[in-house]
Amino acid sequence: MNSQTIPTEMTFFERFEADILSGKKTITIRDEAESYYVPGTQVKVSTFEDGREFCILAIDSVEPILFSELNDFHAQQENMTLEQLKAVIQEIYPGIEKLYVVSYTLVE
Ligand SMILES: CC(=O)Nc1ccn([C@@H]2O[C@H](CO)[C@@H](O)[C@H]2O)c(=O)n1
Repeated sequence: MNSQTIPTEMTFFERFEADILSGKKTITIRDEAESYYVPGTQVKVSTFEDGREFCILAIDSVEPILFSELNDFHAQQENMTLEQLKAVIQEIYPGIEKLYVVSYTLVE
């Protein structure tokens, strides 16, 4: 993405929708390509599978993290065990060590 462009949309796998809407999942971990979300902005969120919009999130922070640094606190914010979280990330971003923790709050 052009580094001057502020992203206004984000997609999630449908299986995480319920946890996001209930407030149980308050972070997402993304790769460099999705590290340009800007704290203080809002994004329209839709499902990756069929592009169905399901909420608006306010971006609170974007912090770099190494895969090897992921801990139980990240897992708790994902509503998963650390083992589950690492497995999910390895599936989505195989072999990627440099990641970003995007924290957000549900707006509507
Ligand atoms: C659809 C799409 O473009 N990309 C992603 C990337 C990540 N995630 C979720 O964020 C957390 C950490 O990666 C886990 O809960 C992931 O499943 C997601 O739902 N969708």
